[in-house]
Amino acid sequence: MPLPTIEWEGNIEGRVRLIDQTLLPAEIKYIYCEDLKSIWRAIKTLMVRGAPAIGIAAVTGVLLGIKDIRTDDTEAFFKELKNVTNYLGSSRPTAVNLFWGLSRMERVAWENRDKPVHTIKEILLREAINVQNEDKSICRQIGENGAKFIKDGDGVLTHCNAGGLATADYGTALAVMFKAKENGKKFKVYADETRPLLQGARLTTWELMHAGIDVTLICDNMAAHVMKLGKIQCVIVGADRIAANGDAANKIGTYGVSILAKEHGIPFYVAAPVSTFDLNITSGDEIPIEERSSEEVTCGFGKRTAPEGVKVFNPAFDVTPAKNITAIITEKGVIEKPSTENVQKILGK
Ligand SMILES: CSC[C@H]1O[C@H](OP(=O)(O)O)[C@H](O)[C@@H]1O
Repeated sequence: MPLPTIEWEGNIEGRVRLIDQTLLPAEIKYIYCEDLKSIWRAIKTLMVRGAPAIGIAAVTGVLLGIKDIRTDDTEAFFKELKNVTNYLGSSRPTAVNLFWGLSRMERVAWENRDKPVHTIKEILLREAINVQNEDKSICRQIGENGAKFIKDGDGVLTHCNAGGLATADYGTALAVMFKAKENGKKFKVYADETRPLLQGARLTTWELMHAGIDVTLICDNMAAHVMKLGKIQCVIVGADRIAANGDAANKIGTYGVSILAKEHGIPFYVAAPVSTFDLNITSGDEIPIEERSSEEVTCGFGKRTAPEGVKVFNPAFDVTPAKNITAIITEKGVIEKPSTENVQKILGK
């Protein structure tokens, strides 16, 4: 049974329990966030990370924020709620699931604005738990819909971590692999280490080894050679925000992998829930790309690997154009040859 990545614990006065992913793979440690600042920091520092998991951090973060709203005045409550969602929304800009979760809580609260504040709080508690539970079934459905793309004997390359640690518990890209294994498929996974924060080396290999799936760690700059050696038959990655035309933002380096896959005639799949689509933007050009600290590159995990004061550019994501994506695997179905029209065909249902 996969470990729960992040979940609400208790009643409306409860707290968030989450695995501190910055300590993996050396240590599995659950930490508790009991106030807004601590969940904001957990998102910012990638203690909790991955678009769907950030969506759960958003909805449970709202619960932490409203715990301290001690008014029975509805107008004052909604003013405070807006402050809570604005604050949580300032943690990281790219994964749309953060904003999707915050909007969902605001919508549900507003739909119940005629009720007493204490009732609205209870309704929001149930909504946050719904989001957690929905994610578990959505990820399993993604696995069901995507498992057919992994054939017996395949080499599968993945980038970053789109596993259970990036969701409530089961993953998106890795859900496809978990399901293919469950269906008896024999395949090998090649995991890019994924600099600078090494989600692939630290998290993906850890998850796949625990699941008994054959995984080989490679440096990011080895992907082309591994493909040229004929070891890869498909690429499966996650996503953080997908535009209406199918352009997909994912961890930095994904765009390059898509170009390599195209060059070698290898199918490139994105696995993501519908909540990762941002239909308010027409193309990937509009996706905000998070830039992170230079220390992540020059002092990764405490070891200085570049001169003090060197200039650093550290974008945490890039955008893969829809034309490089063979299909997007969602819980509602598979979007072959992603385009505005084909996205709408699946999401419009
Ligand atoms: C299933 S979404 C996982 C997605 O999120 C990761 O980014 P980060 O580790 O910075 O949160 C990466 O882009 C993964 O593909």
